[in-house]
Amino acid sequence: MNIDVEGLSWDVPGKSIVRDVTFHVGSGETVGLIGPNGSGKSSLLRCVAGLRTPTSGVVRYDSQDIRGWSARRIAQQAAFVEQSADSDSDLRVADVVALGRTPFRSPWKALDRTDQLVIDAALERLDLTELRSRDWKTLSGGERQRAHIARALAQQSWCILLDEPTNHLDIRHQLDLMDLLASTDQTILVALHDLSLAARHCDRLVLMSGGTLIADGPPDEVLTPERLRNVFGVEAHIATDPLGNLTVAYTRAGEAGNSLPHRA
Ligand SMILES: Nc1ncnc2c1ncn2[C@@H]1O[C@H](COP(=O)(O)OP(=O)(O)OP(=O)(O)O)[C@@H](O)[C@H]1O
Repeated sequence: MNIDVEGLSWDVPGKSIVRDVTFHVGSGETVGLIGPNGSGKSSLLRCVAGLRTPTSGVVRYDSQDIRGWSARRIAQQAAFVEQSADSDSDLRVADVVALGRTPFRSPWKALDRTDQLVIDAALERLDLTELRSRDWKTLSGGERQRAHIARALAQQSWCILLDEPTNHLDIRHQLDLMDLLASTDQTILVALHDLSLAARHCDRLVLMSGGTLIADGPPDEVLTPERLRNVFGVEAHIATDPLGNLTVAYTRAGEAGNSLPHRA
């Protein structure tokens, strides 16, 4: 499924949060949304997920304007993994993942064999099979985050929108998730803070700052020291590691050479 965002703006009273943003996500592409805190990534993702109505501009799924679509119709096309993994419920892990099947079922119908197979596969992909019967309340932050991602996989939508899905994950689960997103033929739009992870696993990056789109292109074109200085206020050291992956290390602007760089 293609996603087109055209001239999208979203305002709250007295403040413009997202301003005139236009970009395209091609079918099967993995596009990373990057930018500083407060640059508008979550707000933009929520508009793309149909959870916010843009003040102006349009979101299209496969050339169709989604304005006015029901939540169910949107959910059949796009799954959304929100930023916070905190939610309280009396459900078990498998029940939470089963919620991903909701857009395809009548509410009164029991899960059928296909639903069960899809749920089992999603649990397996997110390394959660052993936790399937655990009470949701007993899970760690990273386990909850993986369960939310498994729910999105179980939704079997054409597209998955994810808001900082790695923020609670340990480094191996971060790599597993990014490999999964990069390898699926679903269309992926994912907000990330880890620039090396974004560079390594995304086909393209969309860089936001102050609610506007600053750059859109392949990681090695978007991630330039000058842009990262202007947008994040850091001195970036961009290199290729022995495995051929782009890595971004950084120091605060003005400190280059004074201390060891931090890995992004
Ligand atoms: N409903 C709202 N009312 C007022 N301001 C809002 C509202 N929603 C978002 N904002 C503001 O809009 C700006 C962009 O927020 P948003 O959550 O989209 O940023 P972000 O790029 O996702 O940030 P982060 O990296 O911290 O998650 C922030 O300054 C935020 O405080």
